[in-house]
Amino acid sequence: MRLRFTKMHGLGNDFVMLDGISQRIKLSPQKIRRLADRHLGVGCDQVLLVESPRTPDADFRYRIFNADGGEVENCGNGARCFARFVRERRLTGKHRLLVETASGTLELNLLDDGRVSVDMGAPVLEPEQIPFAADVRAESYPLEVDGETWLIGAVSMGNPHAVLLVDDVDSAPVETLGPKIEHHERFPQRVNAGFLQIQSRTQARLRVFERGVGETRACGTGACAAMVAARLRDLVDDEVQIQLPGGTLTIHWSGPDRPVTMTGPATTVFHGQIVI
Ligand SMILES: N[C@@H](CCC[C@H](N)C(=O)O)C(=O)O
Repeated sequence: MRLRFTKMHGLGNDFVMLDGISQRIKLSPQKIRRLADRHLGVGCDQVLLVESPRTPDADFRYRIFNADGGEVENCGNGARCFARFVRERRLTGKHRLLVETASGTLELNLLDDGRVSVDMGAPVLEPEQIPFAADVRAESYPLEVDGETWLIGAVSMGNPHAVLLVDDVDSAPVETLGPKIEHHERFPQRVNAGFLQIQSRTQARLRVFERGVGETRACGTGACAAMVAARLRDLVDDEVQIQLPGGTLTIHWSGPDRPVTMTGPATTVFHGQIVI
């Protein structure tokens, strides 16, 4: 199968974007791993496949796959790249898009300054819906890892996130603790692990060990989940600049049942073809 693709990134979280409308694409976990392989394929954290919508209300549908080949529910940086991709490939002329994803319909807006703003929907906090094993819903939960107890926030932005507060993200044990949290038995579908340093009520720093990938330069849903975990504990205001290793996202959330809005850039790197 010969595939045309576009390589993109959102703050260094990189994607192989596939137009599944003008080409017939049959993906398997093995093919996704090959596309994502930085030595044997194109190389990316996630593969995003654009398709036609199933309902007349939406403009498009897309599917997201992690580098390990698994399909996931949501991806914030991918959503912004998607908006730029469909405009640049002339699949649409619209600035406001409705797109179906595995976790529901998202609204995206291409701003005049080139950034993309995404209504990521309301966060899910009920443990069984995250899913996370806990008897009752709480703002934070003790999580035992190798005999040590860490305090985490548990949030779903369509996909599951654990958020830990740390004093300094630079020295946080992202590489060692991240995989243990990702595979923790209390998260039956595994989890993305965010390490959050609050700098002020409007500024924070974040590193994310992503499920199915490892640490990435940025995670959009991770930034939204971090905002929610911090806001629930009244540590930040309604709008926060979250600085990730790859750059900064603006996240807005005014409280439970309200949608989270994420605004940031999306960048095209190159176009290519691959035989897989
Ligand atoms: N990079 C993403 C999240 C991608 C999915 C995640 N690894 C998961 O398994 O849920 C983002 O920008 O949100």
